[in-house]
Amino acid sequence: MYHLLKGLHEYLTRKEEFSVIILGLDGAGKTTLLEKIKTLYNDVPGLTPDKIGPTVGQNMGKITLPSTILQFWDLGGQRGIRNIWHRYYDDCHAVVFVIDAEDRERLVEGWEVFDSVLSAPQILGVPLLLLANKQDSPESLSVEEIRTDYDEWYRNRQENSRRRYDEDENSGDRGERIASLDVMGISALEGTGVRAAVDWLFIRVQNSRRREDQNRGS
Ligand SMILES: Nc1nc2c(ncn2[C@@H]2O[C@H](COP(=O)(O)OP(=O)(O)OP(=O)(O)O)[C@@H](O)[C@H]2O)c(=O)[nH]1
Ligand SMILES: [Mg+2]
Repeated sequence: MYHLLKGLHEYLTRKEEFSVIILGLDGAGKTTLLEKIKTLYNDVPGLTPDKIGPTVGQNMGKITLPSTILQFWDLGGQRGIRNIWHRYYDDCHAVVFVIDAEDRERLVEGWEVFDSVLSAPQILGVPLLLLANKQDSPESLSVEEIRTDYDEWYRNRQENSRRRYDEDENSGDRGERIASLDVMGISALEGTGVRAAVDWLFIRVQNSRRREDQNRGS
């Protein structure tokens, strides 16, 4: 009887675990975001910004939500470290891409890297959220401006590839994904918009195609 009740209790209180990877150029604010998420959701606060240096490798943080655990992997964004990102693609349930909305000079570089993430076949069916960070700064582009800047960059890129008679690789899933891309504004430093982003992830991982695939396989 004890085992039966214990089993029932475990079943009723079990939490499903999902992995979220946080990507973006160096300096975009990924670690600041992870630490702010920890501070907002955990009893033990995350690091304060003055304790955060460039990430060489990865940082991990977990938060507990109703019947769900979100495990965040914050990966280093420096050029030489980006080539490890793909190792996390197969097992993630959502991708967050952080853009520094204040750093106009690196937007194109950001879009190029974003585009390579977007087109990685392992994560085509995985929810992807674009975060325009540093909204606390008056210099920052707004969410609308970031969206427009990306759309313009993307149109130019398509135009150039058509001119070079490249194949149109942007059809199907990828085109759909761009059309339905969600962009949200945050300040990882101040925490503005961070809960809304976590809510988005919480809802989207439940419906993720990868989760359905896993459940079918198990
Ligand atoms: N104004 C402002 N600055 C921010 C914000 N988020 C991060 N920063 C600053 O941006 C700089 C880089 O932040 P990090 O969190 O280390 O950036 P990262 O994306 O983790 O960088 P890598 O680890 O090198 O990939 C730091 O000086 C942060 O304090 C924000 O929301 N607003
Ligand atoms: Mg970092």
